[in-house]
Amino acid sequence: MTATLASKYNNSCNGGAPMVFHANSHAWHQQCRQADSSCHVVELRDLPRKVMWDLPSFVKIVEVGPRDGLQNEKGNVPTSVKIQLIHKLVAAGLSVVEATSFVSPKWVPQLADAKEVLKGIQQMPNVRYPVLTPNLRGFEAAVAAGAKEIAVFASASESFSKSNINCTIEESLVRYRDVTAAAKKHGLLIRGYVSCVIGCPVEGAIDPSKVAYVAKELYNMGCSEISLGDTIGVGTPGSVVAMLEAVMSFVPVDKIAVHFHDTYGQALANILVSLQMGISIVDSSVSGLGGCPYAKGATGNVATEDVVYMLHGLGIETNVDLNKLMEAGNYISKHLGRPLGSKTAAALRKLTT
Ligand SMILES: CC(C)(COP(=O)([O-])OP(=O)([O-])OC[C@H]1O[C@@H](n2cnc3c(N)ncnc32)[C@H](O)[C@@H]1OP(=O)([O-])[O-])[C@@H](O)C(=O)NCCC(=O)NCCSC(=O)C[C@@](C)(O)CC(=O)[O-]
Repeated sequence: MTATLASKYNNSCNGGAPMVFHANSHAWHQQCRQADSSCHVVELRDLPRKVMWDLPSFVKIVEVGPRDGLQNEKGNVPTSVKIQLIHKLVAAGLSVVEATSFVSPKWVPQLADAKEVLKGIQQMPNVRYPVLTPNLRGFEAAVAAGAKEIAVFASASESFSKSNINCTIEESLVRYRDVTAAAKKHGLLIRGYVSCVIGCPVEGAIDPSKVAYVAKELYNMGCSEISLGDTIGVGTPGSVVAMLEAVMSFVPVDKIAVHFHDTYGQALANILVSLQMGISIVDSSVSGLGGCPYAKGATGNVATEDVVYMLHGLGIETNVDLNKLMEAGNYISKHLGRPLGSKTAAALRKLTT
């Protein structure tokens, strides 16, 4: 990406000035540190509180590798491998594992075995296995295969909406009102995604107000969790704070999840700043699998192993066993014939071999 294009995303809304957090007012302000000398005066004894202010004690990880990861694979991944992967992820302690998508096999042939995957997994109590459903047809197929939770996926970018689900944002919202109404009738949980929350491969930077609008619509139609996807991974903590602030005006913070792709190596920093803003649900993908077939340049999601390593380092509980998680990452990486996509897993492997 050229410097010009990079600066298009690294916006920002505040003329490049850093976001400054005022612990006392619990509010985020965009202002220039140079202009406010009080911001320089940070008592050393206050530093831990200021830096780690109000981090959650528990973070729920939503593992999206079997869906977001495997939807992007060129080679065919056998159904049995997908099922084994899901079982291993659950055995590692993950309580939400997105299993597959009931989308058109013409659009995403990698997940054409959605029914077999969902029927093939041994669903454990207290574990959620959401599946993506782009329309009523997908919803009905998902329910018939035993889905108890579905996810609808809209976009904050018109161009991406067109290329990903072949309709405008408004058309998608109309469609999702039908899907969510049907899901509520069946007593299913509903997750709502908003893609391109920071930038779009075609349109460049996306205004936070557009993200907030789509998030609000999905929330109002009954999505119990709104996952905000930085689909092409261009966000930095600066742009993420502005986007979250806009969404938090309409969606309660405990209903918001963050979903970062790590294209620019910013995902962990973006997660940390999200936690500082009160978010406690994080999507990630084992071994950093992922990308979107309809978002040019999008690379993998942030690796679950790296997220868990960071969270445990911060003293935050996840209920995830890092060793077992790395076994799952090793399993799928071996199957795909590629190196481990998690820095944590690669580093720990070096130490033990
Ligand atoms: C939405 C459609 C279906 C519209 O696709 P379309 O071509 O506009 O719809 P259509 O109604 O004309 O259907 C085309 C064909 O697909 C069939 N069809 C139609 N619906 C289904 C269905 N549910 N299941 C199975 N088959 C279906 C339908 O029957 C027909 O078959 P034909 O008559 O030609 O043989 C299509 O665009 C689609 O499936 N898109 C999904 C693309 C996708 O999965 N992208 C990746 C998702 S990742 C993402 O969005 C980002 C996220 C969530 O990860 C977060 C982030 O990182 O930002």
